[in-house]
Amino acid sequence: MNVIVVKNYEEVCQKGVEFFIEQIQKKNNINLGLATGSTPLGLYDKLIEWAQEKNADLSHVTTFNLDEYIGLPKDDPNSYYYYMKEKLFDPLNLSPEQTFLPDGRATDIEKECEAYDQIIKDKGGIDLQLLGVGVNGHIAFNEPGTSFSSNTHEVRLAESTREANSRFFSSMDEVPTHAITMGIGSILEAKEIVLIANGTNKSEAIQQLVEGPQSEDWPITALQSHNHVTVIVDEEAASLLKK
Ligand SMILES: O=P(O)(O)OC[C@H]1O[C@](O)(CO)[C@@H](O)[C@@H]1O
Repeated sequence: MNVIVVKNYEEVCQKGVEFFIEQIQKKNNINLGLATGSTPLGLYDKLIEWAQEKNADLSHVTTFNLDEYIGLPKDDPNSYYYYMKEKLFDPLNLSPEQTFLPDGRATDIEKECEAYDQIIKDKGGIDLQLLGVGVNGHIAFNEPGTSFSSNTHEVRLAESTREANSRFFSSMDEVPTHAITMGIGSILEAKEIVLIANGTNKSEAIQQLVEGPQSEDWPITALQSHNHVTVIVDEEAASLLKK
């Protein structure tokens, strides 16, 4: 595992975006795995800045998101579809044919999960996966206790995750209780993974990832089994690491 410690959030995003730009430029076809939450926003802004400045052709890029709330319509400002469209897909002019998210309004959720894994496989798998991490070590919506071999599946969100994400909703009652998430097994199939984190509230998760034992109590530690992971953190998120 390659651990890069930088000064602050700005540098986390700068370092992170360099991985994406390099791969986008290098490959004829590239499948990117994308994340939501607050952490990726700075990286997305830098990617947009680069694409607009260079007038980059992104017709060879396909994206797959990690997760989506169950029950929110696509036009709900809190759906991850809406977030991605507003924050990245529209500014990059990526078409609906290039961008995939699980459908949280599917009538048969189990079938939707299977279909999502299948489409990723059919398109050749994820080349570069972006990850953030929850305070409790969750990756995507894989909460503590999730099997490291899990495929895309429905989850009941931990109350701590609902609370953390309630900042985006007008009340706690509005925060969905369930979501579809790519499983840890599906995430580990990505050829390369870049995880970004900043702030002291992520320091324990980062410590578990870098120095802890592998345990389902900390989903992030599943990444220890992957041989092409880069962790980019600011000084605060790295503050519990041995010097
Ligand atoms: O980047 P944030 O907002 O701290 O979120 C951290 C994690 O929480 C989630 O948004 C899910 O709650 C993940 O997708 C993300 O990696």
